[in-house]
Amino acid sequence: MNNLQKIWNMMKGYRLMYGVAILFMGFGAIFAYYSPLILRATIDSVIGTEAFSGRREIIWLFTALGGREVLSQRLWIPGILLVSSALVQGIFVFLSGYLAAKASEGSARDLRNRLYHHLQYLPFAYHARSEKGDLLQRCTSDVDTVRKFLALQLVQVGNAIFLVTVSLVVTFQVHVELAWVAMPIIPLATVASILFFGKIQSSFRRSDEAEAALTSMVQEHLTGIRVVRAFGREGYEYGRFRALNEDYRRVTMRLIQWFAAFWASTDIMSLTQVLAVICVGTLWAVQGTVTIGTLILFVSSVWMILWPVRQMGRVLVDMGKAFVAMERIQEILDQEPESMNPQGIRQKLTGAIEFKGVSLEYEPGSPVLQDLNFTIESGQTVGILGHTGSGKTSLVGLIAGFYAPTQGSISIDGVPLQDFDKAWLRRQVSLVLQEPFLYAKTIKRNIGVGARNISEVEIFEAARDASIHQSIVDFEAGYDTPVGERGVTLSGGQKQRVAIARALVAQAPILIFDDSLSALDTETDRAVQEAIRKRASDRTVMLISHRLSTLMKADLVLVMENGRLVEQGSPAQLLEHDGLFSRLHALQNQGIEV
Ligand SMILES: Nc1ncnc2c1ncn2[C@@H]1O[C@H](COP(=O)(O)OP(=O)(O)OP(=O)(O)O)[C@@H](O)[C@H]1O
Repeated sequence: MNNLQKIWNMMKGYRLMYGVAILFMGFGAIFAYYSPLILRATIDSVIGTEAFSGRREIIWLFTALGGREVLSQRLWIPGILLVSSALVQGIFVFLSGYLAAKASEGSARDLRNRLYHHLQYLPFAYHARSEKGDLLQRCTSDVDTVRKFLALQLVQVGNAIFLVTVSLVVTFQVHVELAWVAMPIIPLATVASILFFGKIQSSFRRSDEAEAALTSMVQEHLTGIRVVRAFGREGYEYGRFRALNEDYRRVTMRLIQWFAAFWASTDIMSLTQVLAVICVGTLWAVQGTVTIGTLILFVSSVWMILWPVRQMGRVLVDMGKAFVAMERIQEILDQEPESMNPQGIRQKLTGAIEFKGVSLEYEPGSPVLQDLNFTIESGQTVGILGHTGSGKTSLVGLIAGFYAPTQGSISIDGVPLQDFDKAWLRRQVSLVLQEPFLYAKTIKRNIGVGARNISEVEIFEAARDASIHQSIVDFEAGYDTPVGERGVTLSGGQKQRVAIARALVAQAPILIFDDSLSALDTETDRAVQEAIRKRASDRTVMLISHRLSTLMKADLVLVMENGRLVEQGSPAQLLEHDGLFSRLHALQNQGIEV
């Protein structure tokens, strides 16, 4: 699909409106020419003594209005004609601009909707490897570049084509020789524009990439500001920013230099053209082969086409920018969305999970999980223990269907995971992430976000079970307190407890806590676990944890090492072996925190 086709697709639903906008631009161009034609007829044939000549409609109009005898006595009539043609031209230009803006705004809104919808359904793997700042730029400023091109520039192409066509028709009809003198600017400026456009395309892309790199860096820096400050990395980060900023300046400066050269050279070209018409036209006027009215018509004509033809360069440059932006947008739209299997199974689950020979590779050839085999019965509490990077998060991510295993099979209640309706499956798994994410909404809405038709009482109870109720009611606005940038700043442990309450409220048969209790102090941890056990007695609970007290209460403990399941069994069984679990037990019994 070429770029114009992509833009054409984007304009679905607005093409007719846009076509009418270009048509009105054409009418505007035609009426733009009536003013110099009326002026020429007035100077040569009303004030002067030449016979009416040139466009038939002008001859007809002047004759119908009484011809030379009448009009020379009433010069205000050609005056009104002049003003009227300028007025009609203005109305067409206004309508054209209005319709083009309406069509482009509508197309841009639809494109943004489509992009956002598409992004929501792209696989986790895509989101994990893409830079957020870059995605943000594609969804906002790239869409805006295309919008501006449609609203302001593309209609200019129509304007230039209509103006040049009308000017060729009119000038060649009025004076062929002078028309040959006046017109070289059209091919010259067009060729200069095309060469320039070809040259500038790659510079625009580099400038966009440099801007995206800068945005990504600022976003990353602001997100991780605590780490930056804690490790005294301000100087290093500032250095990185300066380097990227300098790169952006350098690339943009090169672009500006190209622009300056283009405008300057086409300026010289244009003025030379006007000078040629004035010199040759004046000479021929002195010799009597060109009338004063014709000379005025030609000079106005050159001025009239100069601007749109020179603008062609700008239009083509903006077209280059819009094409680059459209390509970057299309790169997102071309990504295959995750298959959600909406026709898949939606059965009530009890939470029995089975892994058979499961392996996972994020990057081909680098296994993160290898040959995992285990069975979890419904209602069991499962502890997962393992060194950092051993694959615990990856394992629970597989259960929520974030990634598909590279080998082996996973089933819940005997149904292979891939046979479920994926959206439905995810609602059966409540996951509390290691780093909980809260929306910039009220605490109440944050807790109720995963549940449908939830009552306030249920939200309060879940918050009580997550040991956060008291802290919430202590806030001035209680549960209606907004969190995030414009609300209160919650501590890490408070955030986690809100996320735990959210998971508890969701009533899913499988509850997964990815190291999310470890930020709580031992006492709160114990209280929360007690509440979970009480609430979730019939649910399967998976707890990634390094706390022995948590693991000791599990029915089953899975011990991971380098992506492999090296031990599994009840805590009592594991204590009989000399493995990671019993070593942890020994260390924590000696009071050493691991
Ligand atoms: N989206 C991803 N793409 C590529 N590699 C990944 C991705 N997520 C995790 N990994 C890699 O997979 C390995 C296992 O990571 P995982 O987060 O599952 O371990 P973990 O045991 O949960 O670690 P931790 O206890 O530190 O949270 C790591 O080497 C990590 O770099």
